[in-house]
Amino acid sequence: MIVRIYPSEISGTIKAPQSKSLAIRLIFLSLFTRIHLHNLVLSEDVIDAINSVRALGVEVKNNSEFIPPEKLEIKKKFIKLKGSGTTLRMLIPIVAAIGGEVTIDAEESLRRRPLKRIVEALSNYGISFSSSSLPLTISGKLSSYNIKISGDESSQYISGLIYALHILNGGSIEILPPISSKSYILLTVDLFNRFGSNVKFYGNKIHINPNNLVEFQGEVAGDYGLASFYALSALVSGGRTTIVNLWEPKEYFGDHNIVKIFREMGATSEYSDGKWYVEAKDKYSPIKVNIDDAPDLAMTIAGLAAIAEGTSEITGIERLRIKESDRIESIRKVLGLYSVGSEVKSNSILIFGINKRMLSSPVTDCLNDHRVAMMSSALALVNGGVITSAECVSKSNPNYWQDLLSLNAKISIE
Ligand SMILES: O=C(O)C1=C[C@@H](OP(=O)(O)O)[C@@H](O)[C@H](O)C1
Ligand SMILES: C=C(OP(=O)(O)O)C(=O)O
Repeated sequence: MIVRIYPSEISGTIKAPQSKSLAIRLIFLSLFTRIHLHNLVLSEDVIDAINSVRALGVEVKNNSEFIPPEKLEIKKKFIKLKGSGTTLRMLIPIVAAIGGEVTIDAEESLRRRPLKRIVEALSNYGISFSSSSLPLTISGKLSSYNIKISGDESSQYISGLIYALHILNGGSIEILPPISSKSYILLTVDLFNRFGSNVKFYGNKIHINPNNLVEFQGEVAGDYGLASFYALSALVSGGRTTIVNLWEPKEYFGDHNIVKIFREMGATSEYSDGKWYVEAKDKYSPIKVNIDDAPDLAMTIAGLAAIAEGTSEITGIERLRIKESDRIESIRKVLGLYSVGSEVKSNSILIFGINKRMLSSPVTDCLNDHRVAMMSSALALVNGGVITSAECVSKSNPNYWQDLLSLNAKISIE
């Protein structure tokens, strides 16, 4: 798919894209309780999660009702995923807790992503792995309820271990610091507690004392990270938008902090009562921000930094190299295509903002990374641009291009 973008000003109200992080977590909760998701958006990552729970015996009706099995067991010996890191990295400890043998594989971009820390951790507790990246076969059954794991690679393992220890009726996790992407661990802890469990996260320890989980019926809440590209589009294009269906920002640093970050950069950016309102200004200030707790924000922040008056610095970026693409390189590449300079230091990237009139109108390939297409499409609203392989947005938000159209972006889709 090729999307051509013409100079346009974003305006209007839009519903925030459903959070795939929440959707995947809710789908995995159907290992324990009935989950009925209304109007579930079938992004590729969500489909990966659905296929995973099916392989573990969950009954799935109309891709919306998820009914737990009488007894959790591995029903399929081979699980093929597409590209969801969250699904894969949560599935591995879950499979280890159920016990048995399963082979997992996925498409190329997920095959390239590391699994080192979970392989290393679970190998200490009775689990064998045929390899430390996909495709791999896992066999055995988790032999301890107190798990130690390094927190420096991905939080997704720790979210998965919280599920695993619910399967085993309780236990603890010790995270060897640093604790990366902490906001996503908090999301998992919060969700289990809201469903009636008892999960405590103090310092670097998580204690799990499971209770029966309540059932759920409803729609998956909106996602700040995915919504942030609509906000970015409004800010770079001189427009405004209201994004609805978002939850009250939490006190910890997470994707919701983008509301504040855009405000600190000089935009009008306010949250009130489920709605996030942004309005463009003539000038934006550069920012210095550490994104390690919420790494998916890097590309959105880089997008506004591209037209800020001065040099921005995004720190805590090391792990961006192990996302769908090497996102340090991808950010540099997209910025370069629009004639914006950048420099990578050991754990940070400097972005030298330019006057937006000077942005080029390039062709960007999505590099197999949905967020590359989203970042580039926002910048293209200024002087135009083309995105190739534009269907890559379906990993997280298949409605992305239609949503931009409904926000008055002038785009053609071929
Ligand atoms: O748990 C989650 O839903 C996610 C955790 C983060 O990954 P890491 O913990 O690997 O940084 C984030 O980048 C990803 O998009 C979603
Ligand atoms: C990194 C991402 O997702 P995942 O790790 O789940 O593939 C993302 O959506 O940017």
